[in-house]
Amino acid sequence: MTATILDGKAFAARLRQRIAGDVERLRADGITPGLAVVLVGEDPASAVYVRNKGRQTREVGMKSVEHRLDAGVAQDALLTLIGELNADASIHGILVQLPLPGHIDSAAVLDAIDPAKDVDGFHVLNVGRLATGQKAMVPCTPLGCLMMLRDHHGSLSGMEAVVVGRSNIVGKPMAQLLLGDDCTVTVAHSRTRDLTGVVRRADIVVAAVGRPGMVQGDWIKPGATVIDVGINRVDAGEGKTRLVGDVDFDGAVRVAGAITPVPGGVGPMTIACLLANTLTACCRAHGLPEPEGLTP
Ligand SMILES: Nc1nc2c(c(=O)[nH]1)N[C@@H](CN(C=O)c1ccc(C(=O)N[C@@H](CCC(=O)O)C(=O)O)cc1)CN2
Repeated sequence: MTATILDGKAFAARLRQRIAGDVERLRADGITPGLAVVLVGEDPASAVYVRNKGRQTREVGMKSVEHRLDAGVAQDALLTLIGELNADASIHGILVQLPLPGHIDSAAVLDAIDPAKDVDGFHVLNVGRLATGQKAMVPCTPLGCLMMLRDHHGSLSGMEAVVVGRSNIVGKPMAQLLLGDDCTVTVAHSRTRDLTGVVRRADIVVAAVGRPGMVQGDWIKPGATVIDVGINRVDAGEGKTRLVGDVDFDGAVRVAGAITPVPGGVGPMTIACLLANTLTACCRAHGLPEPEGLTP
């Protein structure tokens, strides 16, 4: 068996096109959704993500604002900037790129963002709302995974899902979203006993541990759907590097029913869902109907 490849790049392109149509209609009514992205420091990967976020925001017709702060910036200065963005009516979404330098209390910064503008869904109020099944801003990567799973399967009801990884950004919100779609959900992690056996019983495996190739092909139940959230840069020899996921793709593709590649799987959906959340936040701010299909 060779798995169906779930093409996140193409899915994200379609989603951006649809968002661009919605933005065009809003702009005709005098409303331009605005997204502010804050980057602290010079982490090269973060700089690329922020650049791509700005470009894609402009491409769908939204207003894009970027704030680049020195790695040594004082936490108070960052909080002041967030306060200004909270008060700016032309900004509907605020995102602080992670990770932040060690001297900054990330939770304090994320919780300073107006929950209505928290397009990352990391504010504790949005975390609580998602966990209790209320209307929330939902973290972009898990939202993208859910969209791809629903697109492939239709209903996820009754499926056995295993999320490997318990981060606040992916693992925990992913588990909440799958629960919301009536899956039976297990959150596994590096200390899980018999991890192989736990993964083997899953109809849906979401791997988000940040360890290259950790989930082996023979851990996968034949026909299962595998969503690989890992983005690991590894040595490819001759001074080059390449991106690999948390799943051993070559092994898993022979067993799974469907699988996301790395690159070109979940990654592109992260930024597309950021744009989706910004559009949703803008509509909510203006008391307009929610755009369909962009929230769980
Ligand atoms: N505030 C946030 N910080 C971070 C988030 C986040 O959602 N919010 N997620 C990640 C990084 N990230 C977005 O910020 C992100 C990661 C990967 C991709 C992506 O498109 N990946 C491509 C490959 C890109 C490459 O060649 O390097 C792919 O998988 O095909 C987009 C966004 C951590 N920080």
